[in-house]
Amino acid sequence: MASRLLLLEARKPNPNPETKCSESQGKRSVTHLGGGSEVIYSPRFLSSERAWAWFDYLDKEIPWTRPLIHVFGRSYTQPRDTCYVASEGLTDLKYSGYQPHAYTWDEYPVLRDILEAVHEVLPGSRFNSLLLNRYKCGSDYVAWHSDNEKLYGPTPEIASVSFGCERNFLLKKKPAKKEEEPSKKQSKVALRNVHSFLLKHGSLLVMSGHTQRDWLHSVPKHSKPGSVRINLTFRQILL
Ligand SMILES: O=C(O)CCC(=O)C(=O)O
Ligand SMILES: [Fe+2]
Repeated sequence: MASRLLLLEARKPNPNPETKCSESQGKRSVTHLGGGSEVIYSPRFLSSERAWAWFDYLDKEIPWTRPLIHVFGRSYTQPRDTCYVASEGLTDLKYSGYQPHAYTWDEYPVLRDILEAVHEVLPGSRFNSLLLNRYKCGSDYVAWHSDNEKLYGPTPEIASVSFGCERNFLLKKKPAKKEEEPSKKQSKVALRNVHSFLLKHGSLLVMSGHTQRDWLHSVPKHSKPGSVRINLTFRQILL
């Protein structure tokens, strides 16, 4: 799987070859989670400058909403802003009892540029939908979940690009089915099995293989007030 994910930094004409590729020096890490699940993290996918230009566009131009969602029979206001973009003719996305309106790529052409930058570093990928999230401050979050909707198929590749305030992204293994209450020792082991990535401005994180089937991920609340963070997750809806 790793060989398929030929991760390069987003290419941009370099005006000064003497200072060659300072933006491509960020180390890429590949985390094998076991059982055919894998995460690749590239902290400097985009130059800071390019990422701030896109941040400003996204913050101002995207029609952000904070929808009502339904989880375990209760209604909540989603604890972050959201928006959804998809190619035409695809199955509608629905999560937590909420079906977002699908905007088109033509309405927000910059999103196509970002998509192109992602496609460039993930050869063979064909993302056709995008979920956008805006965390206005440290108390905005996304709870533990997996993006295992049927419309993405059994082994979805999800590419996540982050802008603005750095936040922690956590991954933990889903509990085995019919498991009894974990013992204290097991809980300690479970804690050790949480993987944490500090998602930097302009970074790219890719989840692939069985990550959505076997693992949960979250962006927890942060104790400091923090500032705005925008995250884009590109996905492929299978036809
Ligand atoms: O904000 C992030 O880094 C993750 C967002 C996420 O998990 C999602 O949109 O499904
Ligand atoms: Fe997610």
